[in-house]
Amino acid sequence: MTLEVALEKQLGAFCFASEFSLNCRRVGVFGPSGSGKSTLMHMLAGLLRPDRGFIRLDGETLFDGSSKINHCSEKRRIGVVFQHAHLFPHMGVRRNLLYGYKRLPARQRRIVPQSLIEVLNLGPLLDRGVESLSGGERQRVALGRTILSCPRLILMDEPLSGLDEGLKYQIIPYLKKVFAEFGIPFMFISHSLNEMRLMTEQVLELADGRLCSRTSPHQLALRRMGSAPTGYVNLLELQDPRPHNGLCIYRWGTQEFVLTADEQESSGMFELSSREITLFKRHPEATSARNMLRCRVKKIFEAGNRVGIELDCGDGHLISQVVGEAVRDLGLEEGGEVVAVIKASAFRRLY
Ligand SMILES: Nc1ncnc2c1ncn2[C@@H]1O[C@H](COP(=O)(O)OP(=O)(O)OP(=O)(O)O)[C@@H](O)[C@H]1O
Repeated sequence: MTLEVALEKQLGAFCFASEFSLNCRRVGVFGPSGSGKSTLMHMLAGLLRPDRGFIRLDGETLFDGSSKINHCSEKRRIGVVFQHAHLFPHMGVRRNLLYGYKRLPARQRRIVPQSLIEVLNLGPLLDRGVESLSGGERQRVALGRTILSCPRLILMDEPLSGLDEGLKYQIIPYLKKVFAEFGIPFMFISHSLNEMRLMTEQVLELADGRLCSRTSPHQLALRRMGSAPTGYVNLLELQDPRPHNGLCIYRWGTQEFVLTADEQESSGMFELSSREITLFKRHPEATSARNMLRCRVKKIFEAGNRVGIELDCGDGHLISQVVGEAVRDLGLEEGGEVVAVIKASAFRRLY
């Protein structure tokens, strides 16, 4: 997807004025409340008319203030998924799902409904009324309905923020699978750094209606590490669990981690805070922590009033944080060896 945007819009005292061009499929829009994220989405979708500027999607002009082009939202073929699924209450799940699809000209029907139903696991819900669905199920139906209308771009305005923590992370694998399978580009608004990192490859950061940075989600997380109470969150895909003395061993590349057993005991995505990784100069003789990894210090960097340490663990990288005094006491230097010690209880399953 190529998206070229230069837009201005005055809303009361708030002024949106940003321009950017993108050439990637998974874009995040990040910024504090009131920074203009929804305003941008509404202008892209054709729900709010900009005062000036242009929007070009894959070379086609959707809006141009100077030449008075302003395609209506249907003609733009941009799908929108909102925070709360707006399903038609008088229709069942099946009719909701196929609503946009049935109205498409045959040549635009690129997605086979049955394959989408399988990816989103909607089969068991098809004959249900929408009132009986949980928040997560409603969001899956709303997403499915939008995807079946075969848009050129999908805008998601905080699609997970109406869901509780557990449910939110259950939806992410569906989202990832569906976008990988059907290859539709998307823009994803969220306040959550974890969501940005799990979903997107590039992030536009807004502040006060201006684009203040354009970065990778990993760099954004590193930059905010010093001010975040959780430090940096390492996201680890752990696989092939096997029980071990009341604990559970997971594979991380060629390394292994011992975790406290959880109900699920299946491969999945886990978070590990940079604060939970203790560094030792040499292998400790005895410790209650179950994980000791020999690593190389790749990078030492400032992170607020702490120091961030990027560790090269062979197959993957971890970020740890220490205080400045520890860097001196341990004699930490880039290229040097350290042992990272992590408790079995420090890992938290996301999904
Ligand atoms: N119709 C309007 N009239 C006046 N001000 C408006 C109008 N619509 C939005 N605003 C203001 O524009 C600013 C940007 O709003 P917007 O909804 O785009 O922010 P946001 O970044 O999406 O915030 P949030 O994360 O809270 O959803 C806010 O200060 C909002 O109050």
